[in-house]
Amino acid sequence: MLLDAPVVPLLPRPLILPPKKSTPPAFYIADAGLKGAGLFAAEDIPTGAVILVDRPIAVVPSNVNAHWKREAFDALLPRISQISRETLLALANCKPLSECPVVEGIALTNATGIYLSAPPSVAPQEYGGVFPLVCRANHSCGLNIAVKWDLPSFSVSMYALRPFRAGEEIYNQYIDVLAPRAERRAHLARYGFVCMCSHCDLPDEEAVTRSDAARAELRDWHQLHPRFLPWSTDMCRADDAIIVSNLRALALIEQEGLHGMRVPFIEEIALSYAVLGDEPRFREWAQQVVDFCAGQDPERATKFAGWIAHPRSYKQWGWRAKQRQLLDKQKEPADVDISIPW
Ligand SMILES: C[S@@+](CC[C@H](N)C(=O)[O-])C[C@H]1O[C@@H](n2cnc3c(N)ncnc32)[C@H](O)[C@@H]1O
Repeated sequence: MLLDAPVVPLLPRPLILPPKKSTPPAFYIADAGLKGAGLFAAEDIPTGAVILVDRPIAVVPSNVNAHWKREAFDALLPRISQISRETLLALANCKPLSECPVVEGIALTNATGIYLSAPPSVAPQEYGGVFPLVCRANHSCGLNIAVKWDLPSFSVSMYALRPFRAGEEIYNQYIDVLAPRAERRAHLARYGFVCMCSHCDLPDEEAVTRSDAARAELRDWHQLHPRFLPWSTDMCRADDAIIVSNLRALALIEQEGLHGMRVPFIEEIALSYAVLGDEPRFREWAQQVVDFCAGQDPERATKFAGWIAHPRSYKQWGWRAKQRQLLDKQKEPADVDISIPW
């Protein structure tokens, strides 16, 4: 490990716990054409499933000066086992030797952000983990997996954000995928490639403008669209304001392949139906939250599963339906409709 020396004694002990197992292996590594090697689904994988669990071969501190880093990289190879050395050296390197030595190039090509905290006094610090399996996933500007770091087991878990068919390539996300295509491409130049994923390789400028606009709208969503909490107690808003708005978000997410962004929108639709007291639709949408979060966010999945079992235990269950009935009873014939349609 290339851990900064002062941090090591502060790390919690015992640090290394057995990683969680994913059985049977749901992936394989194979040739991905011009992208080099890639990660592929070995079987059909459902949304929310753990695809793999991986431990770093090396951990690279960020924010150290280049001189220190180079010395540390030079010292790494003789200090790791032969199998780790072979695995590390087999990883991709997008940096020419004229720019930096091999191990540093491999770390710069592959390192993924992880957090190490050294209690009691040191706040979590960002490091780069070089992972033998996760690092084989190529980049796509669509989001079809999530990677979650777990410090106690010193491992990352990779989750499916949408169903995979056997043989389909599994992609990671190296950069902010809500940025416009030109910005994303400039960013990815640091990995030495022009992104030709299906979300970048578009037929014409019109398609690029449409995609950029969709991503910009998703990025600024909460400045542009109604929010769930104020809506839930504001009877001047249309009853379906959040549902209509979030269905639009889900359509944009589908269009751009940004599956990882779905949960908060699905969750708000489910809760909107709860506030409206619509039990069948609440169950349908809440079940989607449960399916999506079972692996990567079990707490949220359990909370929604509880509400599916007992919908009325949701504290605002049917609040708007009751208010609407009261308002209807008091309603005088009105000349104008004062509800705001957004
Ligand atoms: C972290 S590695 C990914 C695995 C790598 N393909 C391998 O053979 O081990 C990053 C490198 O993969 C290639 N790569 C990843 N995503 C790509 C994409 N969308 N288009 C082209 N090349 C890509 C680039 O060479 C990049 O520097």
